[in-house]
Amino acid sequence: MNTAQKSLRDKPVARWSALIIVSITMFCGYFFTDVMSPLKPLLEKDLGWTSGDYGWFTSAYGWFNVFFFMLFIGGIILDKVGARITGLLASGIMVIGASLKYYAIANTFPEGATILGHSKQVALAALGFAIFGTGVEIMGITVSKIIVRWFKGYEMALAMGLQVAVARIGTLLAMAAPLRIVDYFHGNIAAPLAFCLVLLIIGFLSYFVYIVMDKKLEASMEKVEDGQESDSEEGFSFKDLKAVFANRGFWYIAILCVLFYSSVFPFLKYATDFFINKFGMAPERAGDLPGLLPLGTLFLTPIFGGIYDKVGKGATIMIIGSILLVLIHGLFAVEGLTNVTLAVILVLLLGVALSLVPSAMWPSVAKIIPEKQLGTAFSMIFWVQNWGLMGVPLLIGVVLEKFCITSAPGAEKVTYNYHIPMLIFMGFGVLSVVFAFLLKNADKKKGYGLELPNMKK
Ligand SMILES: C[C@H](N)C(=O)N[C@@H](CCCCN)C(=O)O
Repeated sequence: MNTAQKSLRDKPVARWSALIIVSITMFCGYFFTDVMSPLKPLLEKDLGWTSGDYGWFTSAYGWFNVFFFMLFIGGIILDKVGARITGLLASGIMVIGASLKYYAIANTFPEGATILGHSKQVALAALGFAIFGTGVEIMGITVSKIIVRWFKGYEMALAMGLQVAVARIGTLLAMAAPLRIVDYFHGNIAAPLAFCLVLLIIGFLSYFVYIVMDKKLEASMEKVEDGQESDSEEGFSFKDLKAVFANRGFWYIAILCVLFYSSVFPFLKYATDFFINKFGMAPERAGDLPGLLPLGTLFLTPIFGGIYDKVGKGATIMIIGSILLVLIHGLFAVEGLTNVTLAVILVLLLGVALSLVPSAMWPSVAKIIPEKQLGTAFSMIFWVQNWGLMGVPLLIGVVLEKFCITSAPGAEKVTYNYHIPMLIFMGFGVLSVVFAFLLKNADKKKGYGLELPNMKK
């Protein structure tokens, strides 16, 4: 290709700059997603929440996505009007939801005021989280499509891996920072939310820079491709939706996605509490341990993404990651294994699993589904995944409250035995292995190319 034929995406500086900008927005979103996780014991002690309240509130992340089909609607909007408007809308929704959640936690409400059987505070925080969850998930599919747009035929898996790695820094901060921020602000439990809200506003503003770049990309593509790229910009149609649904590979990857993430992200919501209860860690330090999980993924996700780009073996990578998950949760479930060093090793290994599967899973979607249906496909996969992100934290909260309390009734501090929740997480791991094998088998039959490299020679 000569210089005159180059579009903006062919310039490495341009495509990596675009990646940096959208990664910042997602980083802020991931920080806010998990910022309450290390605060679970404090919510119970200071604000009188129960594990059931916490599970219900945490599950709110997926409410609108699942029941109001917001991801589906977001995917249609994305394919119809493009990433510029969709991304702006999504990051705006994130800010609105986060503000409501902050308001709920920062204020006290009259005792006895309830909504849907939960205290007004829990209900408002949940509503805010539900709105935020819609924004951050639509942003997620938007960013996925943006990466494909800029990186297809280039370092696509590496770029997706790096974006996820930057997002994981947000998760890492969400694990390690909140209790320290609360301490710094003399026990103010809403302070970490305020800090995060400011970051979200920065993320929202940075998206405007991306909009400018995207406009330039479009102009350069129009000049170069003379209509060729229009295939990717045809927009949503019900024919596309039917085609996505009829694709067996799509279903395997969507089911693997919900199973795999159901045993990782909901685990993170309870991890601090788990390490306090099972490994006897001091509450102020217990958030550091789950913080190790995203730390490992920072480096490994792009490395595994790079391997997939150059060597291939995407389906095999997903099988290995799923098997790891079973071993880790299986060991966490064993009663009596309370050695902190072992916990550190298992968390690091969970980080390896959380690097292996996503680094291969997301770029594989682009191999199974044509580019013009990608917005729809990503949104449907996220929709299936959100059932798990919504249902599993709720399930764990209810199981903890009903079957796992080990302290005497009325005790000042409630303690839990996490054996059953860990077995539940392990069960999801086992099913992930089954679906990873089914995907590999389908790849052999249908020739998606999941075991082949992503990069053009
Ligand atoms: C939670 C969100 N729906 C999700 O699945 N995030 C993935 C990354 C998705 C990237 C798609 N290009 C994650 O592993 O955090």
